Amino acid sequence: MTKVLVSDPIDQAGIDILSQVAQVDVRTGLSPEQLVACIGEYEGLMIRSGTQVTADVIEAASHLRIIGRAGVGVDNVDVPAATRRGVIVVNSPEGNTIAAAEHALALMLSLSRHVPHAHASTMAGGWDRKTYVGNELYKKTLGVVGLGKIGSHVARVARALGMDVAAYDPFISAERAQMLQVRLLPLPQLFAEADYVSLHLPRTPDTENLVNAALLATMKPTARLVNCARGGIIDEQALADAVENRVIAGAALDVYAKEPLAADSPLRLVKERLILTPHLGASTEEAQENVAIDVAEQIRDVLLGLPARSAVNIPGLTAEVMELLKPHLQLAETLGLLLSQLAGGQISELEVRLQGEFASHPAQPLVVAALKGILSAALGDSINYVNATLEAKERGIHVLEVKDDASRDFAGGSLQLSSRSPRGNHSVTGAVFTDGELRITTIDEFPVNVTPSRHMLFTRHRDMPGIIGQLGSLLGEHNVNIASMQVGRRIVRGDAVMVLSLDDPIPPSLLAVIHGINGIQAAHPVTL
Ligand SMILES: NC(=O)c1ccc[n+]([C@@H]2O[C@H](COP(=O)([O-])OP(=O)(O)OC[C@H]3O[C@@H](n4cnc5c(N)ncnc54)[C@H](O)[C@@H]3O)[C@@H](O)[C@H]2O)c1
Ligand SMILES: O=C(O)[C@H](O)COP(=O)(O)O
Repeated sequence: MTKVLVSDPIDQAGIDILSQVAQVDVRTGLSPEQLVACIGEYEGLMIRSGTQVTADVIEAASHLRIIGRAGVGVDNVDVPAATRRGVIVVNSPEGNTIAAAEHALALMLSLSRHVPHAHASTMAGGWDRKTYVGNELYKKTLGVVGLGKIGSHVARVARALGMDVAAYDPFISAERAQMLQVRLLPLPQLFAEADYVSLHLPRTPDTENLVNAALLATMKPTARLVNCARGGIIDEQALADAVENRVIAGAALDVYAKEPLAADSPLRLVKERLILTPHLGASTEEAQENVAIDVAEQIRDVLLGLPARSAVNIPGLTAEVMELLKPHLQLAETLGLLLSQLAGGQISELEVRLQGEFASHPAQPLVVAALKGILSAALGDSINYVNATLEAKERGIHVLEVKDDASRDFAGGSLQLSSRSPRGNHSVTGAVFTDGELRITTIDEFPVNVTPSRHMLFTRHRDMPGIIGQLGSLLGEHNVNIASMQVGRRIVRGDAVMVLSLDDPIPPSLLAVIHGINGIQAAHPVTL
């Protein structure tokens, strides 16, 4: 039976969904060695931020088809290693947005009113109404770094609290910022002007230690900093010093460069004006139920052979696109499979031409499907939508995408794949008819009208009497049944192609005899 490992605490709603299709083993707290030792048994793995899915784990995961991250960040997964192995990685991009945004706001309010420290002092028997005088958020400036899903929600609530909101996000349009009533500022200006700075950007090589001693020194002494995004974006020693020495008025962190936070972290030595929570941003009942359902549904679907809606390593291929373009993707894959067999391998260049109506579709998914088809002749089941692009790149296949919306060959448009290889150039074109049926419409520029079938034979020959008869008789003698036959030619008695759909595969010995027929220039048996 299909087995799924759940290696971090996941809401029961997710476990129930996985149990519909698999045996679910919940084994939290596994050491890296224990995970490597057991992962080979599983086709699915469901995690949160606690499990490190390293290249070693993926190497040992001989049956793994999907890794589901019940949350947003996949920085604890070696995604390139998963992609190389064709393992799909999915997450829940929106399930915990509100929870994380509300945690950032909770920390901002707690910092402003010294809630944790006042509480600790009161619990210890004190009644200190002087030390814990705070500040209002009203009319203060909030600087949001990263105006994505969480940053936008923080900005919206902050506006409702009467704050002036500015943001730094190099990938956000001025229109989007305007819609959120947010001023876009360069990073140095944002840090210099803000009374509060809240970080909502990913950790990347570009953002590591973005908030360092130099940047902290440009902040107002009354300013406060919140990080509910990712550890490593702030230099923790520099922050501890800045709070301790009152370079800034305070800070609150939910995430750390290394988690769990080390017992001897300099942050633990700062006793006032610093609030630390143990990565609780997504820890609400609502968010945990959302992400568990979202990700468990995707694992279930992938194990059932259906597409996932939030795959992080199949760019542009969402469940919606898959559904919308299903026959088109099937056509691209079929043409790819056909082309690779006509070309005989070693394709160095592939041109994917979307013609007429086809040009209105996104090209990337069709390119991926075509590459999957091309490579599956050589790599079989190990090639899929996840690793097709990478495998093609590693094999030196250079891909060109062309959109030609002026082409008017078929009402629904057509897709043409052309290849270059040491054995010559080939091209195939196909279309999706209104009934959803696929048609091959040209082979090496010769017009044909053929429905793809499992076993086929393509020939290049001289258009002259007797060839079709000889070929028909030969196939009959070898008990290969012809389902349909078509000839395509451009001029009478010139070069021509023949396409035969067969009920049986062509035995290799017969192929040599076919090559010997006078007038046959090439014969390619094809299996689709
Ligand atoms: N604390 C938690 O428990 C918790 C929960 C959920 C998400 N997160 C983290 O919060 C962060 C934001 O999540 P999201 O869902 O809003 O992601 P998102 O992708 O919707 O938004 C991230 C934004 O950051 C921007 N960005 C990227 N590089 C930037 C840079 N160098 N400078 C400024 N902006 C930059 C992007 O353009 C994007 O708009 C992520 O790091 C995520 O992992 C933490
Ligand atoms: O990226 C996320 O979704 C958050 O950091 C939440 O992490 P968690 O699932 O381990 O709480």
